[in-house]
Amino acid sequence: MRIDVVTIFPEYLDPLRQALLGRAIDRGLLTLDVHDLRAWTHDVHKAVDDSPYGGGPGMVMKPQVWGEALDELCASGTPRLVVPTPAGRPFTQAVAREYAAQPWLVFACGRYEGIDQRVLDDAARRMPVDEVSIGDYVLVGGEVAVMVMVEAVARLLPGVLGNPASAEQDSFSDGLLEGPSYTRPEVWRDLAVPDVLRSGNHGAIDRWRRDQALARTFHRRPDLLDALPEGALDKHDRAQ
Ligand SMILES: Nc1c(O)cccc1[N+](=O)[O-]
Repeated sequence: MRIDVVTIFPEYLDPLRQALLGRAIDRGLLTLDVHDLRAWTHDVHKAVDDSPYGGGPGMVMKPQVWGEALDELCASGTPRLVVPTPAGRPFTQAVAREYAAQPWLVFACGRYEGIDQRVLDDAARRMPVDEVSIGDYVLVGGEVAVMVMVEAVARLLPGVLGNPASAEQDSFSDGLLEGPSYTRPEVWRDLAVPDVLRSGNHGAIDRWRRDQALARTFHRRPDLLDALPEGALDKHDRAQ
């Protein structure tokens, strides 16, 4: 997978080159190129924004600069352009899986009040454009959202996780929240590990974990239960 990121703060994306993702990049499992949007400016101030038509607070990112950047970066093919924005569709594990199947993603990091809409409308003439949101809160720009999305996508790529089963068993993979986890010691500050987890009875362990996931999802994210496909809950699940 090829990933390009366009931003006015390239160094913001440096953490993506650390740890697991950094090793995956070093092993050639994905490529990550981060581009400074100001490289496509032509004025001494390297201006990337201007005041909004219709008035209002803040500034809007200029279409000319973005247009030149995307023309050059996307000249050799048809990537999916991903634009993090609070006005986007929710970024979920399902979307992460969708993106992990793409050969090439280009992320456009907006700042200020966002990117002139015509940039997205023009890009949509020649590539798929996706406006996505990582959550209903206000950030200063798209860079943090891109880091979230790149990590969620990259960990799904073959060979990135040491144990591929991890990706199948983590939260949301079966539509439910993950239940609690425990490790040694058996008792810590008078709190004991649930007996079933030390029983060696894997059927009972699997059942307990499923019940914990169902209970946690019911109490914290009942919306996820409503979104489960028909038949996802068996008779035992429904009896919980
Ligand atoms: N929420 C937000 C924002 O305020 C700015 C850029 C991107 C996002 N987002 O992806 O959720």
